[in-house]
Amino acid sequence: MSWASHDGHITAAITAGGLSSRFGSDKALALWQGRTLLSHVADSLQDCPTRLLIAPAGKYVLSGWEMVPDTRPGEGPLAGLEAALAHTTTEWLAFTGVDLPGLTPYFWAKLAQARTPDALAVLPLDIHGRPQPLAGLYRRKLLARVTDLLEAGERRLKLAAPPGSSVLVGGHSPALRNVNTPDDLAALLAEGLDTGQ
Ligand SMILES: Nc1nc2c(ncn2[C@@H]2O[C@H](COP(=O)(O)OP(=O)(O)OP(=O)(O)O)[C@@H](O)[C@H]2O)c(=O)[nH]1
Ligand SMILES: [Mg+2]
Repeated sequence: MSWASHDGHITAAITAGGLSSRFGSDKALALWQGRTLLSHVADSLQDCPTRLLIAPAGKYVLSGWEMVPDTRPGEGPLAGLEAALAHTTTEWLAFTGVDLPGLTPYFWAKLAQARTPDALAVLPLDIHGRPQPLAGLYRRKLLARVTDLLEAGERRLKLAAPPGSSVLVGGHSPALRNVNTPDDLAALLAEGLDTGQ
């Protein structure tokens, strides 16, 4: 049994409605190891029976992924999370962005294993020991909280997970390499990447 179907299915969502303004061209389609960053991320979540791509209609073609438009276009990844949670029918959502190409099924399995009955979110710790909210598991019942945050004018994704109800998982920072600029990608290409598995 795969990580995504143990203890009830997990729905996958990639939020992909950004403008890549720092990167200068659509970073989802940038190449690393011969494939787009988006396809690396998508492959890490291939075990999830339902897979959602939160992006404007027609922006990407990704086989096996359901296109879900933003409810608040251009309002950032917190709004992407809202759209994803609203389309999720399973208890848990695996949520991420287009620009973390080091993610693997092993990474997601470790987050899934860390869930507790009371947890509302499971987030990995980055290289600085901070929770990375762009590669986490979120419980569906967080939808109301996320909507309240957005309605209050909040746009920070890190506020989606309530600190007291979040499980934090260390040991996976190499999988969290984030590509925001052409220099980030150049560094990745130069270094290679060891994600542990
Ligand atoms: N659905 C959706 N996703 C978004 C939106 N804005 C950003 N994202 C996604 O959120 C993730 C992380 O965002 P950023 O790293 O800031 O990406 P970005 O906004 O495209 O890049 P910058 O313009 O350089 O900030 C990426 O996967 C983006 O595609 C949005 O308005 N809607
Ligand atoms: Mg942005």
